[in-house]
Amino acid sequence: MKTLGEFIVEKQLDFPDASGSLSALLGAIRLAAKVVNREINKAGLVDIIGSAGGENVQGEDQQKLDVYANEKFKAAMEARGEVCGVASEEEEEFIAFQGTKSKNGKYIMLMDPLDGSSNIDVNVSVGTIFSIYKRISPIGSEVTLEDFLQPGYKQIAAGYVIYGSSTMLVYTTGNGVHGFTLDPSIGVFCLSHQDLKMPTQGKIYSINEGNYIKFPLGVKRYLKYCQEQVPEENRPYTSRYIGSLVSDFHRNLLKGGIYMYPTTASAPEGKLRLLYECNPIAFLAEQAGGKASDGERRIMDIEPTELHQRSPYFVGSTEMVEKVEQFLSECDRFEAP
Ligand SMILES: O=P(O)(O)OC[C@H]1O[C@](O)(COP(=O)(O)O)[C@@H](O)[C@@H]1O
Ligand SMILES: [Mg+2]
Ligand SMILES: [Mg+2]
Repeated sequence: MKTLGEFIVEKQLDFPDASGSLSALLGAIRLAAKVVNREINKAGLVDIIGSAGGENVQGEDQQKLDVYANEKFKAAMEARGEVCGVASEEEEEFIAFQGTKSKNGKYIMLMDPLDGSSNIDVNVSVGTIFSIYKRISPIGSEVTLEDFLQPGYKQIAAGYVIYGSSTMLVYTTGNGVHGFTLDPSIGVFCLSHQDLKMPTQGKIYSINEGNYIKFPLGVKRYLKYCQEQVPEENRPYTSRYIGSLVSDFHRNLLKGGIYMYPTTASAPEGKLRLLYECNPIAFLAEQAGGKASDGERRIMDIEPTELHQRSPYFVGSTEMVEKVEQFLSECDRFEAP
């Protein structure tokens, strides 16, 4: 059995001139994940459920666990000193760490500290998503917004923690996707899913069909296609929607499938945030042989302009994402379904 710590060090050897700072950063994420996991596991017994009483920059009601996870991951990053700044779903502006070691940190991190907030109170699996870049600004200088507005293909590392029936940490540094399961009896993440590959075709689709009326025409046609009786093509597909991006993506990564959050009436730009939801999950998807787009463009090629910008999102098995892109490109969104 190999632990995450051992795996990180082993993989560092692949880079002869590595300084060890990325390994240390991943170690800090591992620690914060355990601390947040401990709190989630006893949610309902301690005062960690429900609203924190404030709103985040997205206008969403901040949950106590959103705030708790945000504080724990921020603190772990600042303490380790490899990261010079953090941007988070729960913070309007990016945070530039002021400590001497942090100021000389090579990396920046973007995060969704608690993904699937609507599921916290009902004991359904939630997650944490992280994305790591090399800073653009000179080492030792002030961190800038440009450090955070980098296109997804420049990510150095990305991953998520899923707090579910078991707790897992899944990440990539551009050399495949690897999954580690937390063994609660020893408090250690152990390698359980090495080199994950997403099936190129699956039979699961994940979308909030409650928004159907306002979906783009191409998406409506794709849903019809998914539900048609064509046994020789494994259709109809099965609908599964947990309502936590991390959990829906994780299932589709293992079994094959597609997650979609298109534009809707209440989300004309899409709902998911490009920098700390779409890009990190896209990096994982592509590293596992899958695909991620906004319906037309490769998500990781999009040049970001704002910290909290949103995007329509289609991610999963390559053939399924290409199919919905095809329907979207064929349709004038105002044509009848
Ligand atoms: O309730 P909806 O509109 O279907 O949205 C669910 C989606 O929104 C999210 O909860 C957004 O993430 P946060 O919970 O981090 O804000 C995704 O995890 C999920 O896939
Ligand atoms: Mg989220
Ligand atoms: Mg969140």
